[in-house]
Amino acid sequence: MDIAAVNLLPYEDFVNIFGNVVEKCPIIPAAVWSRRPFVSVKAFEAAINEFVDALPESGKEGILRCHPDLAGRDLKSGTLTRESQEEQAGAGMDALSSSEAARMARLNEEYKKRFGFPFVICARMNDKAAILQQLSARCQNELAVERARGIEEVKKICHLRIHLLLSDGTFKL
Ligand SMILES: NC(=O)N[C@H]1NC(=O)NC1=O
Repeated sequence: MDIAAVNLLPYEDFVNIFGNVVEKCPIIPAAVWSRRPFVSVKAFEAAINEFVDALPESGKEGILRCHPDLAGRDLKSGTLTRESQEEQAGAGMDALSSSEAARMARLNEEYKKRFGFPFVICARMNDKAAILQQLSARCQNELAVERARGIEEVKKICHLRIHLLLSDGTFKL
């Protein structure tokens, strides 16, 4: 599917297809639908990023709170979204040793207690070692730095999800 086909989608289809490009936040594609026509995929992504950037800090934290923990409860119970399941498995989150799993769980809890939202990182751009290293290092940041950092990661995840949706032929029109 190319951007011309995207621009022709009625909003119901648009939200069905792109509803999870930002994890569990279908309101974002639902809102940017009214910004069509997009001149390019890049412009589509820019519209999403502008919507996110215009949110108050509480809204940005809300987006972060819609993300499941890495190697957390949802992964164990099989209740991750399809996208998140693939991303987490790709980074080896479903195959941690027991000591790695314990470290991840401890650091995730420490992070959430400090900031009030979960640690978010683009799993497709990192491996297990890098994720653990980042989680440990980012626990030391200030709240405002970490909120911005988490949102930058959300944008990377969104970028890859959009490109996957447009390239994998699932939504040929
Ligand atoms: N917490 C967190 O980073 N979650 C995620 N990251 C990612 O790439 N997919 C996710 O579900």
